[in-house]
Amino acid sequence: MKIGVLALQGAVQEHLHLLQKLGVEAITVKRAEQLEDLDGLILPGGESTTMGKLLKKYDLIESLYQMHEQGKPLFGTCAGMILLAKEIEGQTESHLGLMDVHVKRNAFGRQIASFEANLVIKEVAEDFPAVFIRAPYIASVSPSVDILAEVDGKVVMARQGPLLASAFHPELTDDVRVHQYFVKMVQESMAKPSRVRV
Ligand SMILES: NC(=O)CC[C@H](N)C(=O)O
Repeated sequence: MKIGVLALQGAVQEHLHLLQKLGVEAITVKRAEQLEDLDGLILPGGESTTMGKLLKKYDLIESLYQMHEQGKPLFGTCAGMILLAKEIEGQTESHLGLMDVHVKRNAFGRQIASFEANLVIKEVAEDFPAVFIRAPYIASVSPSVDILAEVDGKVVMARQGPLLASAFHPELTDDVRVHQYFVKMVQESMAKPSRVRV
């Protein structure tokens, strides 16, 4: 199994570190050709507008759609979640527009721009130490999206088939459980006979 971390901008090394801690081969990815032999990809936090522009500049969008069509799991954290979303509040265009969620950027207000919360995450943890940094939240989801975690009634983690999204930064702690959940999604997708292999 090989998982990539999109390394255009943002919190990349910490994701690699946690994946390696789980014994997974993990590489940084900048070019479209590198996506081909991956089994899954993490889109890290950073600044979604900048990352969206870089996705276009480096011609990564088509290859990311291809990964998705092949059923390979994608995990967006924070800005990465914004990249995956179909709708972004106040913006007419989405970036990848793959996941049926409507997100709101910088949604927790100025005073609590950054905070930590202990989260109950469905199927993952009762007490996950989640770090939020100028975080978005998911304002609404379509019925095919499974809500995994909430803070003050706001959705902060969700899954839709092979797409996983968190508003927080699970890579900024030593806790591997969220990454372990994603690795399990990748394992399951690899075991599926329907998966198109190239
Ligand atoms: N930590 C983050 O990834 C912040 C996301 C950033 N506020 C954005 O809207 O793109």
